[in-house]
Amino acid sequence: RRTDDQNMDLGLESSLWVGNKRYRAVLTGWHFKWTEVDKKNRDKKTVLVPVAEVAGVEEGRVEILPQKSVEDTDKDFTVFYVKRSSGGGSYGLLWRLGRIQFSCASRVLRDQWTKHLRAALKTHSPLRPHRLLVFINPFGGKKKGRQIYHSLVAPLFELAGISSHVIVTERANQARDHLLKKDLTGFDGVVCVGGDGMFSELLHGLIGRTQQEAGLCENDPAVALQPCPLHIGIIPAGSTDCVCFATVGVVDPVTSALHIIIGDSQPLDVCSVHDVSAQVRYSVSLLGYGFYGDVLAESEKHRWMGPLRYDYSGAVVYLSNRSYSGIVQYLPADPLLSSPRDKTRCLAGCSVCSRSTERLFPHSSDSGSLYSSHFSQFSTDSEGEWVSVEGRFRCVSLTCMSSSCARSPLGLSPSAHLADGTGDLILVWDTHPLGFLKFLYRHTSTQDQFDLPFVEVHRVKAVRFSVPSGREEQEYEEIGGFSSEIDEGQRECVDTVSRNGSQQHLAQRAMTSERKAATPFLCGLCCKKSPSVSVWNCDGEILPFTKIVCK
Ligand SMILES: Nc1ncnc2c1ncn2[C@@H]1O[C@H](COP(=O)(O)OP(=O)(O)OP(=O)(O)O)[C@@H](O)[C@H]1O
Ligand SMILES: CCCCCCCCCCCCC/C=C/[C@@H](O)[C@H](CO)NC(C)=O
Ligand SMILES: [Ca+2]
Repeated sequence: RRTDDQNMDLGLESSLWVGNKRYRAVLTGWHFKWTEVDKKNRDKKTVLVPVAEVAGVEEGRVEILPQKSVEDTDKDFTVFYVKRSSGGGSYGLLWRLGRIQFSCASRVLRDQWTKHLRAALKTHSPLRPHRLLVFINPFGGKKKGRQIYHSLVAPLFELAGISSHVIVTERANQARDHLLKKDLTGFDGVVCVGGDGMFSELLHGLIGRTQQEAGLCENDPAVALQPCPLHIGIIPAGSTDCVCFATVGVVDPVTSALHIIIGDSQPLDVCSVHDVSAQVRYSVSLLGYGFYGDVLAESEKHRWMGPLRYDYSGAVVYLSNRSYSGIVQYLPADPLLSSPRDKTRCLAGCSVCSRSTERLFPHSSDSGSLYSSHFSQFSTDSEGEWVSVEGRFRCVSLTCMSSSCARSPLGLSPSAHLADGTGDLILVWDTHPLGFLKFLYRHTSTQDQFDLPFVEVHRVKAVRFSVPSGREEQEYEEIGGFSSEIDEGQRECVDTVSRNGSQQHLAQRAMTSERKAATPFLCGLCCKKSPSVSVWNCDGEILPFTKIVCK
């Protein structure tokens, strides 16, 4: 890294005016600052902006939002920059476009300022994108994708000198197919304007394209995947926008556009989900069986409701009071590195993620071997012991990140890490309806949803799920009631663990006496027949199979 002193070639200092107030403005390469100077030459307030956070520099007195206007004066220039806002109860996370219009003593000085600022931007912000491929889903969320992009985002991209090729999708999977097949030369990144489903399309398209070009078969669980060269930007315009919320901290199109402009990036864990025969799927937020799968399946029938469909379907599915049999096997992550109950929060620059990256990718400069070293860990016997549990579950969820969103501000697993190579497996055993409601309700507050006797959370590197044999064929079964809250002592629990990833025996069932004793107060709903298998919710998409292997 070069220091400010070494960058004085990009530096500049002079008096500038804003209205009738005089400022001393200083550009030192890495920073641009301006200090108000009073009549006695005393310094007053200083504003300091890292050059990396300057969004654009324009000659004249320029406005961008809500509409572009230019007053072309030859001694003035306007600087646009990232301004952290305290609005929305998320101090520092909400970004706004700051703007300051300076007047210079002469046109020559004005030209010097614009030239130096632009040169500093080039030198100190090399990761900014110049050309982006933008996909807009016109039907995501409240169907405002087009409006959000054209009114809030496009003017910012234009200001930052980014040229965008915009595709408004006409069908599901168009964006994915485009990324898989079309020429992507010259693009520095791709952007989705939509929700988690659109992000998922881009993720599948880019991962698939990269493997195709490398001649690899991504559907083969044994294959070590190659990293993707392009980044994905998300302009939130969906219903849950969980990937945006969990990575940026807020769901706000302007904030996200500014992150894209300055070339910010955040690595993400991606979980591969293989069926025995079908195509691989990828998940970054929620891979959920049981409650979350049922909510998604129900909500697809009510898309017309927009984002409200999840609340409605959540209530319907909750009242249907279902639980499902399952066999879950998991490969625990190293408990010395982190834990899902350690109360940490993963933010940009997180030390757990940095240490994990260092450990997983020791030769990270060589990106070709980077993923090989990562994935090979799952095929070796030395990577620990698989644990297996079997029983009835309200839900089985695997989340690679916190999966926070507006409905659940701390998320499904508040201490999960964005890029540590692990996911959190949440097992919610069959329980009394009020117990399950308590679990769900705790997602909406700061109360610990894992501090319940029927809930387990494990930090894992891989998971296998299947339903006990015979269940796949059995379409309906009689609901035999439900267990009340159970604890370790109440479970018939035989835990045996064997090495080398082979099947262990662990029978873990809720006490049948408890199940019988529980009074089904939601009687009308409980007496209905219910399907014996649920579906998987993979980041908002339904998977067409129940037996999966995830890593
Ligand atoms: N033109 C289109 N017509 C129909 N479906 C589309 C179109 N473009 C994209 N899709 C599909 O719509 C699905 C949902 O879109 P999106 O994720 O943007 O919104 P959402 O479901 O409301 O939000 P969230 O995923 O955050 O809950 C995506 O899975 C995507 O494949
Ligand atoms: C009595 C109050 C009940 C409130 C229940 C709150 C539970 C909220 C948990 C939300 C988790 C969302 C995880 C995100 C999943 C996304 O991948 C997916 C696609 O957008 N969204 C959904 C809803 O499946
Ligand atoms: Ca993770």
